[in-house]
Amino acid sequence: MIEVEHLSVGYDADGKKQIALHDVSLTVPQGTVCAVIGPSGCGKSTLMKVVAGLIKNYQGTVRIGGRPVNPQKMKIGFMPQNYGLLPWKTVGENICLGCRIKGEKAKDLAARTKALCARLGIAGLEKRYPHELSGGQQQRVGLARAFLLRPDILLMDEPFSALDAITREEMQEVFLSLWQENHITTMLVTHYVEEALYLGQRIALMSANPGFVQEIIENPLAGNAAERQQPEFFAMGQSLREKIREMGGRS
Ligand SMILES: Nc1ncnc2c1ncn2[C@@H]1O[C@H](COP(=O)(O)OP(=O)(O)OP(=O)(O)O)[C@@H](O)[C@H]1O
Repeated sequence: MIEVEHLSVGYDADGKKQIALHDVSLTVPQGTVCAVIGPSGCGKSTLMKVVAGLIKNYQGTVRIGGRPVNPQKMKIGFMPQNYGLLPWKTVGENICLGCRIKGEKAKDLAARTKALCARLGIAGLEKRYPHELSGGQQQRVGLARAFLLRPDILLMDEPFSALDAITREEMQEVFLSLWQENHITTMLVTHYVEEALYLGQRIALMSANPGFVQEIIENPLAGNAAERQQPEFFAMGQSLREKIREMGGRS
């Protein structure tokens, strides 16, 4: 479970303090996906970086499984906006990176890596470097790395945003099928309303300037492909879009 209570974060910019998040409270129950959606600049990435333990200077409380965030002791799978692949490491090395940092041996990871690559459609690319892959393939490598780690929590910052609509839907399916095996507690930032509705059992709607959680929406439609074509899904999407527009954002 991820618990964020009264979180405020400011940046020093242009010689003054700029507040990025103000009094944000949000809980992601164990084994669920929470989609975070809101206008550009409302602090979604900042929130992810705090939960990932990358930003330490904040006010409020952030806990993972009831304990303060500690990336050294916890397994935190983080897929940042640019997928976080190291350009000087091969695909295979990138996939194993998180596990290797946690002390797992390369030979113990081989079979699982191979199975994940096959599952994600990137088998045979293990010896290439990230710049030799398409954007979609890089995202698959990022997903493989995140799931190989078997993390305590998974944080994904706009994981499918650079993809065309068809590939994005394919990747959402791949993510869901992997997620359904492990039910990793996941926080997923997106600016696609349909993605939030399809993947998030809970949707946190954020508003900007400074960012705070405007509304938490429980979403019974998540994870069910058949629901995607139902009038209820469209109606909920329409309502979410309306709310985001009212806050001055685009969706
Ligand atoms: N390192 C930084 N220094 C100063 N200000 C920053 C820094 N990082 C982010 N900000 C500011 O904090 C606010 C929140 O940024 P953040 O990237 O968290 O928003 P976001 O919701 O993820 O945006 P987007 O949807 O465009 O990716 C913005 O006003 C941004 O300009």
